Amino acid sequence: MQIDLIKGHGSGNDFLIIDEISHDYSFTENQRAELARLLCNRETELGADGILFVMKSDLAEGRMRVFNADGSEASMCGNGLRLVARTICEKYKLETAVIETMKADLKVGKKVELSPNVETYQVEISPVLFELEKLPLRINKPELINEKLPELSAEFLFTALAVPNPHLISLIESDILQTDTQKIISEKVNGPNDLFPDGVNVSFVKVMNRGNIYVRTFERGVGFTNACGTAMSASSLVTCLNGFNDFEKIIQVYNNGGMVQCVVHESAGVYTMDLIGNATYLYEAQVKVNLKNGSFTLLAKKDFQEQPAYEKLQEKSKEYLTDALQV
Ligand SMILES: N[C@H](CCC[C@H](N)C(=O)O)C(=O)O
Repeated sequence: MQIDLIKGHGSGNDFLIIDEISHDYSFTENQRAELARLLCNRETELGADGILFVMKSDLAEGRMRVFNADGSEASMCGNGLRLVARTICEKYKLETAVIETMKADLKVGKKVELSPNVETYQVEISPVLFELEKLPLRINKPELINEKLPELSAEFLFTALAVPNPHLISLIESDILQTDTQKIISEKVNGPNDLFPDGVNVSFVKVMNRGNIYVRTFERGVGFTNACGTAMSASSLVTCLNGFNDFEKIIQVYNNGGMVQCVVHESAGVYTMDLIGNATYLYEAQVKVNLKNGSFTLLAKKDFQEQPAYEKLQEKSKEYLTDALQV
């Protein structure tokens, strides 16, 4: 099968965008997973953290399905949703839209550029759920907010929440980031384990100062990524709950891919987040895929020339990070 795609990224979390609205592709469920495993493989000419399938919706201007690089489907993807928001807004010449996702129809919109010539979008992150069966996390408690998980660590406090994909978050000091603690814990809960039968995205968060945090995430179905949008949003909420940040105020969230902004809203005990960040296109490509023998040929590839502008934003973010984290 021949597939046209765009490779893009949100804060360095990169995806292959397959637009099923403009093309009459008809993928089976198995083919979607196989395409993710094949095309996201970083030993090929493509490679990515996942695939975003952009589809028609009966409920909204468009629909996003997200598949991790290991072929597993996730209910949500914050960085990916910004890329889908751009795809839909540009397709229908809209400033705002609603995108159907597995568990919610989410508001998206084009925003003032974070940095010159950096396409910037805002996406809604919702619902936010603390009930442990929503992750699921199999322990004998209804919630886990700033508590120990002795099976994972004798010292760290964790918060578990679904936004709605599952996240396990710990606020840590910088020196922990220099150790392989996060890797060990993440591989444990994303392999065969009794705590998280479906796996979980694991984030270590450093509060740099009020209004500025750093988040590093080991993503379920991928591994360490430059950034994870839902994780950065969930982490922002956790820092607000701990009094390190303010609800309704912009939080600068730094990560290994650059920086995004997050605003945490609370109304009558219900939380939602707005995630604002780049939606950068890297190149468009055409591939000829043979799923029977698990191979593909790159037929064409053309750069969008947007990355240099993004790298200026990334450079600014790195300066701040280096200073704040002493990394
Ligand atoms: N790995 C995640 C899906 C992608 C989320 C991430 N890339 C984001 O930007 O939110 C999961 O399995 O729940």
